Amino acid sequence: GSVLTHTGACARIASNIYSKDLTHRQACTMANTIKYLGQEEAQHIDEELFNEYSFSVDQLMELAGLSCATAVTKGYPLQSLLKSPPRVLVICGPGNNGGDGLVCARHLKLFGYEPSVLYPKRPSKQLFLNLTTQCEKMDISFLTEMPEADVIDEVYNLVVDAIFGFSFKGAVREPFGDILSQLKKITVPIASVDIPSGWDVENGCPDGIQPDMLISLTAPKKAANHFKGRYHFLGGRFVPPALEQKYQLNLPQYPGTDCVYQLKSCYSRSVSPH
Ligand SMILES: NC(=O)C1=CN([C@@H]2O[C@H](COP(=O)(O)OP(=O)(O)OC[C@H]3O[C@@H](n4cnc5c(N)ncnc54)[C@H](O)[C@@H]3O)[C@@H](O)[C@H]2O)[C@@H](O)CC1
Ligand SMILES: [K+]
Repeated sequence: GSVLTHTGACARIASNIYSKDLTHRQACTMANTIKYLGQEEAQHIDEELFNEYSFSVDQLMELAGLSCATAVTKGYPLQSLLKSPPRVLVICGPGNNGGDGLVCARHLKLFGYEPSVLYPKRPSKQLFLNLTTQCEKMDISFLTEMPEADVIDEVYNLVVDAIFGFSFKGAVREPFGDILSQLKKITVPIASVDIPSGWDVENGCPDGIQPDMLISLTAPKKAANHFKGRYHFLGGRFVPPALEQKYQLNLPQYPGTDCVYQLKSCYSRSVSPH
């Protein structure tokens, strides 16, 4: 068929065009395809952004969350939503992925949506307290418990999954096991921030949630190879060129001043995002 995964595209380039000794990374570079990161590599880039490049978490989280809200407006424009008011359920986890979700909720509100947030495990760090206050001050409601799947389908237009990102490991601990099992039953679309929650960061999860949208931040993680939904966006337009070079990320050119790039190359025979 015409559908080619990122890995498939790079493998084809390695085997058809160049010698079979090419590494996946070299093949990606030659094909100008975006590199898909492993868990450790994603964590190294993260550390480098903060320690070497002196970014603060707040800064990057703001851009990441803005990218997610922007991607939602592109995949699910207000005028396309079936339910009024335009309610969106944003589920936030205990780490920085959850922080991205809080920022995303705030921007969604500014964009005219009606987000509600479920934030069951709140870290005590000032950063997260601030993000929570900002949402509350914008009249974003916080739910006290996870709604059942049929209630979600009835009330909300979509769910933003900001539960786990690239630091997820091992078996899912509660209350997130219950939350994910409800999300497996819903029929409204799920937009996952960075990684579909509960998926292994590199190998995915065949019986996990199946988001309709994935917003990869900084660069896609290997799990994105298993993403079957309709919309794959790249967001987090903050990577300094020297860092991009060092890790051979081969990021595409974001259009104009956009903060998201729709990755089509992963799903078509055209492997060049440039
Ligand atoms: N590096 C980057 O470029 C940026 C990353 N950001 C976000 O930060 C995310 C990574 O954040 P973190 O490193 O804080 O980690 P995560 O948000 O991925 O998750 C870590 C949290 O989940 C918990 N957890 C891990 N495995 C679990 C399991 N099996 N069951 C239950 N709980 C579990 C951990 O205890 C920890 O509280 C990225 O995916 C992205 O969304 C953005 O905020 C900003 C820029
Ligand atoms: K997620």
